[in-house]
Amino acid sequence: MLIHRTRVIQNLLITKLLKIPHSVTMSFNDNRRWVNHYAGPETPVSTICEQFSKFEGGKIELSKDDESGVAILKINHPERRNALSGSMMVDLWNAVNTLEDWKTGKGIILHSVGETFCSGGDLNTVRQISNPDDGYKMATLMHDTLTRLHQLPLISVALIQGKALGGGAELATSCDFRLFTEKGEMGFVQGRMGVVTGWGGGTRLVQLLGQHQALELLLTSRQIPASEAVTLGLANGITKSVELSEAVEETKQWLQLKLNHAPQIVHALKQIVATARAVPYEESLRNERQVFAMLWGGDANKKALEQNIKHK
Ligand SMILES: CCCC(=O)SCCNC(=O)CCNC(=O)[C@H](O)C(C)(C)COP(=O)(O)OP(=O)(O)OC[C@H]1O[C@@H](n2cnc3c(N)ncnc32)[C@H](O)[C@@H]1OP(=O)(O)O
Repeated sequence: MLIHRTRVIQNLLITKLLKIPHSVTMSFNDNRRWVNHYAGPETPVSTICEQFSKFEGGKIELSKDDESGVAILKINHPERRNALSGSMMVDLWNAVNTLEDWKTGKGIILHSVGETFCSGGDLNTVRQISNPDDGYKMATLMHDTLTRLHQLPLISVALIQGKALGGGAELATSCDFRLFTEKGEMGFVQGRMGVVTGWGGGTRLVQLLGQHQALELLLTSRQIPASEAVTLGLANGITKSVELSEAVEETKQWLQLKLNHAPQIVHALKQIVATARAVPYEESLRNERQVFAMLWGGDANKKALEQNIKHK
């Protein structure tokens, strides 16, 4: 009790002495290390959207093709090298809301225009929200959006046709797959900018590559070319085409090969994988048997049994 009280007083004094804003707490944690952590208010995402839609510039455009079941999410802000402004973060949040309701869809291609995939947060927006409270709001909005994009029952692929830097690299990790053109590069440059990953990319990078590779890429901020991205498992392939419209077509064909099953099977398989990467083992198994039971003996299953299919 006495130790706890001493620690609270110690923490208060340190916070005051170092003139740290009230929403940032410095404390001595149980591993006996000083840690800085945010302890400010939680803001509803809809309120953050209202605030962030005022930081204008560029667009994120969504188009859904019901015939193929593939939607295109296009990052369109070439004059700022496809950096995400506040209003584009809100566009993306709205696009994910729409995709969550797309029952007949199967896939998504995320790509951008011009020669850069995405140069991260729009520095014009960033300069206007450069304090812990607004930083926490941006991270809250982007965590909500990119987690839901990652967990959609649709199969997503990002086409990296140029540099994906900082938040741009984080955005790319929220897709199930990444295809690079020969000019594609990915760099977690946040450390060089005096920050860390703010859009959930640190967590997803550990899931994708394991802690050692993730730590190495985050610590060095080095830019990974296409060939190395494949070796590391960050990219799932390199397109033959470098030209953007041809690379988008190639990505569509690459994705279509994975979307031959009926939408409910694609959705169910994605749900199993998305759940497995997000929850503990036993919980994931429970989800898997629940998803399985819904399809077992269903119309598609009965039809397949009647056809006496041989998998030769
Ligand atoms: C949690 C998220 C945290 C983050 O995202 S941290 C990472 C922030 N991103 C950056 O620091 C990227 C900085 N930019 C660059 O390194 C280079 O501009 C980049 C992307 C390699 C492109 O190089 P180049 O093709 O040679 O083009 P350039 O440098 O002449 O830029 C053309 C115009 O675009 C602008 N621009 C580039 N990246 C931007 C950004 N992130 N936000 C706002 N504006 C950006 C750049 O200022 C320039 O504008 P202007 O034509 O001089 O008015």
